[in-house]
Amino acid sequence: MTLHLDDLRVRHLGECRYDSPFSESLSTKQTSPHYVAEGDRVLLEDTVSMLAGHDLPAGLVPSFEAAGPRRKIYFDPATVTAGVVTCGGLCPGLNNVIRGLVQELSVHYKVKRILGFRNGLQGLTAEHREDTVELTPEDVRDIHHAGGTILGSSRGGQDADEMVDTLVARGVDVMFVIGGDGGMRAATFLGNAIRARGLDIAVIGVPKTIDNDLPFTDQSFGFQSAFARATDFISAVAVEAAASPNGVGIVKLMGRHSGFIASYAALAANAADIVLIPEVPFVLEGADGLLAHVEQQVRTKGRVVIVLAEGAGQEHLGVPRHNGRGTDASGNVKLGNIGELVKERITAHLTAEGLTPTMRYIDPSYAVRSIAANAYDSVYCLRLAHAAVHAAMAGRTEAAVARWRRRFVHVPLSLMTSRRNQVDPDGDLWMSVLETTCQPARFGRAPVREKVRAGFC
Ligand SMILES: Nc1ncnc2c1ncn2[C@@H]1O[C@H](COP(=O)(O)OP(=O)(O)OP(=O)(O)O)[C@@H](O)[C@H]1O
Ligand SMILES: O=P(O)(O)OC[C@H]1O[C@](O)(CO)[C@@H](O)[C@@H]1O
Ligand SMILES: [Mg+2]
Repeated sequence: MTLHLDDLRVRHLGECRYDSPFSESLSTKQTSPHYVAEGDRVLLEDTVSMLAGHDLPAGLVPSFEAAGPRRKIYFDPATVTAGVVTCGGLCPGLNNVIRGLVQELSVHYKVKRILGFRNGLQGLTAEHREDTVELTPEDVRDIHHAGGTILGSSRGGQDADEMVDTLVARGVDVMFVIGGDGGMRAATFLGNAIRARGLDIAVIGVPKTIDNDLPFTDQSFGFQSAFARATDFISAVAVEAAASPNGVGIVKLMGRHSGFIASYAALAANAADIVLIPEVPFVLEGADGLLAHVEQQVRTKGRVVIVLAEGAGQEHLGVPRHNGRGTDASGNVKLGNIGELVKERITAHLTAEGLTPTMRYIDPSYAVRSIAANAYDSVYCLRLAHAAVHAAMAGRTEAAVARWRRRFVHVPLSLMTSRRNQVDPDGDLWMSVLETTCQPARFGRAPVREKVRAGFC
């Protein structure tokens, strides 16, 4: 995919005619290392060679619109009704984003009516559209101390036109969709349906996923909190494995298609001997397979610690072994349980070799994603929420707010779902994992998966 400047332009609902509550404080602001002025743009790429590769004048190289307050805004805040929904799996920081949206809308823009739709996009169906909660700064004052989402969430498909009917029926002018890849896809369809009807409703996405698998965002919110929590479980099995004869510690973490949590948690704990992720296939049997390496670790060190992502090694799971396949209500493929399979195979292998293991297996998946945001994510969520409100009030639509190369930017929704962010087996993150674990670059000659696209062209 080659991206051009026009691919990165965000849709505007129209001319901004109202003074923003921030217009005075913005009048003297200029771009600096710590601020991007409205009208300036943030480069898509950040190396000299990538920029030179375009062979274009600076103003035409691919870049994102900077997020942040504008001096003039599109909507008259006095007449605005805002809507908020959270969808998909839980993620630390959902409540922080809700709180940030409500505070910014109410306190600075003086928006009087903010509706929270309940239980994900289900809340936008005809059946549930009246079941909303009014959100005020007082209601959300303490919600950021808790994990989960006060609005509830769900999976499952909804008709875009029915959701637009709901927005019209409830008088919503600006709609905030907090969701993962599915949520961003749903927001895209919602935006398309709104545009097809010629309605004046802004749709702004706030990308959320503990898997960190969304593109065009440095890291998604909640990811840091999630992998920090996962670290505790790795440390626990490492202690257990070290204290037991032929100790084997296994921690299975979330990560359907992307092994970011497994990789970062393993690096943070610095106690894993092996990390298995979906992006790097592995072979179990043979002299250079996983089982032989596990055996060698147990023989030489007396223990081994393995961190694996749930999506790793799916090629080893036949149907219907370990849960089978099929899809969930949102169409996401249900994964087989690679953790159980690896546990069984290691137990059988070591026992056959006369090294009967002491197995310590933990699957802390929901314990990792249901926690409250840590301090870093709390700041990040708040700033994303502010950016989302500024974008919507300035009439941006069919866009997500994201942090890109440490700057907050507007990303067209269509781009947020155009590709999946994955660990690049040739990139420096995976190199750090290999350096830390000392595991071989590959276990056996597993078929090389389609190369992860690290660039944009
Ligand atoms: N292609 C699509 N078209 C319309 N709606 C979709 C589409 N994909 C997903 N959705 C809807 O978006 C919502 C969220 O999707 P999903 O359950 O996949 O979670 P998500 O937002 O991807 O979050 P995560 O995967 O991080 O938990 C669901 O209600 C789902 O029905
Ligand atoms: O059990 P649930 O709610 O379907 O969620 C599981 C999935 O959600 C995620 O946490 C993404 O939100 C994935 O890592 C995981 O596979
Ligand atoms: Mg998803």
